[in-house]
Amino acid sequence: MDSVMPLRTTTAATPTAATAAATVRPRFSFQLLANPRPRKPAFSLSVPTTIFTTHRARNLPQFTPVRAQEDSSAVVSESTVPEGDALKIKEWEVERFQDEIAASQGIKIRRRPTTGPPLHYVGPFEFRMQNEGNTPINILEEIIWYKDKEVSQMKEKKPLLLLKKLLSGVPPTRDFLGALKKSYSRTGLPALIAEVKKASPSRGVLREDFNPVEIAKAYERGGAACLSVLTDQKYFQGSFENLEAIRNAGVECPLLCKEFVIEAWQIYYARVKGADAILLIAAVLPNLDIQYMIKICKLLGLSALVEVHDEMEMDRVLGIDGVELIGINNRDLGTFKVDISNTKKLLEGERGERIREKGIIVVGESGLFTPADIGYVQDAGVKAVLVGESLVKQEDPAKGISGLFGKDISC
Ligand SMILES: O=C(O)c1ccccc1NCC(=O)[C@H](O)[C@H](O)COP(=O)(O)O
Repeated sequence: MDSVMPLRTTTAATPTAATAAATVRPRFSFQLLANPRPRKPAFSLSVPTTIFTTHRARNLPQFTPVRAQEDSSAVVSESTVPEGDALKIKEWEVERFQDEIAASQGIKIRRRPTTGPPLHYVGPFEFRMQNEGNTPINILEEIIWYKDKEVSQMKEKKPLLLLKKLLSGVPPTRDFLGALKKSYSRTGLPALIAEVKKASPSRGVLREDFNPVEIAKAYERGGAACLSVLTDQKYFQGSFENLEAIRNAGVECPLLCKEFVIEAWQIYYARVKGADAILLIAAVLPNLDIQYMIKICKLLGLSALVEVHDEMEMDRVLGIDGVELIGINNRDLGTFKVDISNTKKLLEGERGERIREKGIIVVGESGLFTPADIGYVQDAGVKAVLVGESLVKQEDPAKGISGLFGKDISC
């Protein structure tokens, strides 16, 4: 079958996330490759130019004519696209713009699978997308695609307007960042964010007899400064009910809602469910989204833990206003590889200097099991650590904390 490729493009400047929906639409002309000599322009479609550049390189779908009639040289326009399809095509264009912005910042994770615009007619041709891009590239992308659907459903049940009304009834937040600083000055050791984590994609079920409230209380007894509560159900067997239950059980440690945030709505939801802080993952969120979400966090009295895994993400995040807390994840969320020297690598040289100048608190995350591990990341420059597996697996997680730090850090 013939394939098509762009002959000529006129491009508008790449839009920002905030303006993507309202941006001018570049136009294309296509020609059937079966015809070796350029003929009259065949037809035009309203599609972002960039799709045919980096997205093609990223294995995203390309246009393919599925039924050609005799007169392939006829000039037609998008006005022949039925109205219902036109809206869906526009939505598809905006999504592609968003992916494009993310890709330009080195973000490989796409927000949702590429489905392509709906089947539609363009003059004598009927077009559809080949769904080549609808297999997730790794577990993180799979999680994000599932989250996208989940959040859409949750939003229908609890729209933002309702959440905003509920906000007036929730107790004030506790100072997450303040608790970390206080603990660090008290113990001289990295402040502990102890994670309430039943299972994970990399390790499976970590603890069968999982009682989130009991575990949270044990962590507090053992000297944790703050707690991290996984709320993702499908991949971590967590829940917002766990977060709420811990909050309502009288645990005083500030709580981090460990979620895969892709929309501001989730931040409001977390606040209503008792969170004091929220995780923002740089591998998933473009810079403007992070900046915007940090503002929402401030508005709601929440701290934002912005998580990075490599130098590029760290550099991006250091350029964003308002970042006060950065987590360096030693786990590659795509491959599950854990290497605690990642923390050291990202804090070396000028980067470390910049972080200190900005007064940013750094949290070393994942793969910490021994006092030597804690000492190693402390020497690298962290003032806090986030630990799940090595504590949650202990029969008594409070004693597990003493084991991890090599001493009793409870007051
Ligand atoms: O833990 C995973 O398998 C995982 C997979 C995909 C995305 C995120 C994942 N974990 C989140 C975390 O980074 C950890 O829960 C956290 O840093 C604690 O790590 P650990 O002490 O190694 O349990």
